[in-house]
Amino acid sequence: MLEIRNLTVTYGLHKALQGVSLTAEKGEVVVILGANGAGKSSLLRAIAGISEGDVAGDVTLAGASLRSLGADRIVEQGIAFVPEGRGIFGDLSVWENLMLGAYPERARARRKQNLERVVSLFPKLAQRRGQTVRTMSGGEQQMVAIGRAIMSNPDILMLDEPSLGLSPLLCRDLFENLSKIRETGIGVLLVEQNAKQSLAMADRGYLIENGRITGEGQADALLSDPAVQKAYLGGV
Ligand SMILES: Nc1ncnc2c1ncn2[C@@H]1O[C@H](COP(=O)(O)OP(=O)(O)OP(=O)(O)O)[C@@H](O)[C@H]1O
Repeated sequence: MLEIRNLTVTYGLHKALQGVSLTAEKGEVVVILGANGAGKSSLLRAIAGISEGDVAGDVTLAGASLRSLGADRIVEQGIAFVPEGRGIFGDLSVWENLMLGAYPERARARRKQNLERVVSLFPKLAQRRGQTVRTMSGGEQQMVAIGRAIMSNPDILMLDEPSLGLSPLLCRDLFENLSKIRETGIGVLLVEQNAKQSLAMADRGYLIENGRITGEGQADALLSDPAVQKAYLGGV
């Protein structure tokens, strides 16, 4: 289990996150909802070890602290991160991107199994294996980014607004795929502005406002909560 306790991220005098606590388990999808600037990216970047701010609090995975580790060591412990903008190598081919994903020590012995997992999720990537990623559509690039993250053999896969810029149809595919990833035993922790579709497939959710957790619960309970509907689902 990934456990965040009392996490605070400060940029100069600005507290972007204040005392945030949450958990995510293998095999579940957890969505963090919040408006622009609520602190969602700051949270994921702090967990991934790439925060530009000062970070305080505890981050543990299966009881082992990740807090003082660098980004590479955090990947080795089993956390993969797909940042906003996807973090892929546009000048390299699909296959080269996937193989780079398998570089961590923990992933090397399982390269074949993880490649099978990626290809069964995204058959298109096998057909396009030699294509330069930069020449692909946004939805296809998103597949490469998620595929590359899966190649690192993660226990927890974190995604920062993966639906950003995708058409409604591609959003639907994306959330279906995240649901399938959960079935392979990986825990998925994502931040989203697309509350309706993400809650519809998630197991649990957290609400974040001005750097603080203001609500949490089972995804179906959040979906039917009038306050959540008003703030995040365009209801009254
Ligand atoms: N590197 C940084 N330096 C200074 N301030 C930052 C930095 N990154 C984020 N912030 C500030 O911290 C706050 C939270 O930003 P963050 O990007 O975490 O929010 P967010 O919920 O991910 O928003 P968005 O959906 O717009 O990405 C904002 O006020 C933002 O301006």
